Amino acid sequence: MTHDPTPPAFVWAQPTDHGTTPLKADVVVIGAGSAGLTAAGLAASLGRRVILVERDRTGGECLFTGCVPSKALLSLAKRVHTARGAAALGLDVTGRPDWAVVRAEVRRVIDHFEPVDSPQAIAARGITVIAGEAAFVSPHVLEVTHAQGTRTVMAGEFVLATGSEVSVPDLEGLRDVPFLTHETVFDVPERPEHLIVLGGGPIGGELSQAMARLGSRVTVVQAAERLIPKDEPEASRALLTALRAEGLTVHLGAQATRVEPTEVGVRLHLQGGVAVDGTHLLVATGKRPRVHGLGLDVIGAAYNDQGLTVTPSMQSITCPYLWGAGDVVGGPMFTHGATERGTLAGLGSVGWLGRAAARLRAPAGRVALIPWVTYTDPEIAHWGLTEAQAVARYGDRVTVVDYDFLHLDRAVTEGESGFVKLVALRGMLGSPVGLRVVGAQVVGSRAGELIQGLSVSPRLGVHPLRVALLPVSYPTFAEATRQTYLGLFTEGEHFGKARPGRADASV
Ligand SMILES: Cc1cc2nc3c(=O)[nH]c(=O)nc-3n(C[C@H](O)[C@H](O)[C@H](O)COP(=O)(O)OP(=O)(O)OC[C@H]3O[C@@H](n4cnc5c(N)ncnc54)[C@H](O)[C@@H]3O)c2cc1C
Ligand SMILES: NC(=O)c1ccc[n+]([C@@H]2O[C@H](COP(=O)([O-])OP(=O)(O)OC[C@H]3O[C@@H](n4cnc5c(N)ncnc54)[C@H](O)[C@@H]3O)[C@@H](O)[C@H]2O)c1
Repeated sequence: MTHDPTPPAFVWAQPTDHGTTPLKADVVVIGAGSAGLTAAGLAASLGRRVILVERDRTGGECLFTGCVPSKALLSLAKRVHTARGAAALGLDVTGRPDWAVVRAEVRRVIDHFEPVDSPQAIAARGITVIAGEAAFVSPHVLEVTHAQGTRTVMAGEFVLATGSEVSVPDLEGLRDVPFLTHETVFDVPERPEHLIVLGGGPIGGELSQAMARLGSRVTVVQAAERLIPKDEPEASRALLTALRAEGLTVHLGAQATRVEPTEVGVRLHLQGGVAVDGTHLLVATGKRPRVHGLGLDVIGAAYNDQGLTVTPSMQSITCPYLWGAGDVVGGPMFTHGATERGTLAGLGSVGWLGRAAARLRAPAGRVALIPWVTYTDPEIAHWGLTEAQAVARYGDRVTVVDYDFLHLDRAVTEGESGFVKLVALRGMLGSPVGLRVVGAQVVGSRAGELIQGLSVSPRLGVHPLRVALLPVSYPTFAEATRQTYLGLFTEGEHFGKARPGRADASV
């Protein structure tokens, strides 16, 4: 999976022209990841002349170093884990998978998608693709720097979709040891014998479990008191239990103080005198928007450590011809959030009608209203407010339904455990009038599929009673949605049980 760092020709799929004439377009998009590709494709399909500038590979993080390789790795890891679990059926599966095969398989999955986002495919959509590093040099003017030269690019509107970069902690000694990030971990030539994972968020959670199942010894060092702390505490506990049961060592509330090289790898010192020796160190301590070195000050575009500052429809609050899309505007960083923001930015960049459409769409598309999924085993999915957040905001109006997969026939037949937690606001005088769902958490098999149905009612403004009364095929996991919603209205053996929201639900 080694990535050839040589960038492709200056202008792809164009008669190569290294002249000095500025290139002109209606819309210039900077960054060809999920957000930039969406914005560029939309603007081009609406008849605009679009230039897309990319300094590395078209396709972005999701394809090469994010969702795609991580989900491929997790899938391979699950296959290995399931095979080992067959001992209970009398089958004897031992050993570690061939690392070269694992890497090749991950590469095969990337290769499957790569042509869709290739420069040739983008050019076929009528977009001019330019290779190089873009930075604003004056209003409406970009300079694109490439090994073959520098080119000026001008346009009426610009979309900034430069993504995010790993937030490397200021840890003594870290710059002096080799360490992995999500940009390099999928390229490791040998299986890490003992991988130390610094950070217990979605990247740390997913990759630590995948690597352990694929034969590495793994130690997770998490600064927060729990794993994946943006999810409900019950979800964090379920993940912790699963990881420890699979033999991973997990340090919670652990402050790394120093790291040093050793003969075989690295030694990570933790506060309290504990030291962890590993062969490899993976830094997964968060990501921050990529806003520096882009000349944003030159064009007066406001930004801070949280990203480019934009309106809900993704227009820069201080530079009217600049639109932001994807991780660079901060907030939750997900591919579906990047494409949603890319849609808004693409619409906004095409003129007043597009701007009006973006404003109309913005509230429904707010990234805060989009569910997220952590693809560990158990799978963990979340939408909206946690119980503690809801109680802090709405007090004793909060009611919570807890539903256990023990009541879900399909889960029982498949030997799967899990649960749903639905956070809602009571209706007036305990009636269904005004009752609404404000959050949901699922842990267990198909959590990522279930969260979609569980969040449809509040996202589309459909009353929860309509979801509760909708017949669902038997026996499916989707029955969990109906049975949890029924718990809001009635008590039954197979329904979720409603209880008042708890202020201390954050622990
Ligand atoms: C390990 C991992 C797993 C993940 N799994 C999931 C998942 O399962 N589901 C999910 O929804 N999200 C997942 N994510 C998050 C997801 O990958 C990102 O939110 C998404 O890819 C962001 O898209 P983007 O277009 O904003 O940025 P990117 O895809 O990073 O695109 C930005 C592009 O801009 C280019 N660029 C930067 N600066 C310049 C410049 N000056 N000039 C020209 N080009 C420039 C970069 O080279 C890059 O190609 C995962 C992330 C990681 C790291
Ligand atoms: N399935 C998915 O959708 C998916 C998967 C992976 C990543 N992502 C996205 O990518 C982004 C980055 O993921 P992430 O997990 O790196 O970020 P994160 O910010 O969600 O988690 C980082 C974790 O590292 C911990 N941490 C921070 N500094 C530390 C230190 N010095 N020592 C030990 N622990 C420390 C924090 O407590 C935090 O829980 C996130 O926005 C995430 O949503 C999404």
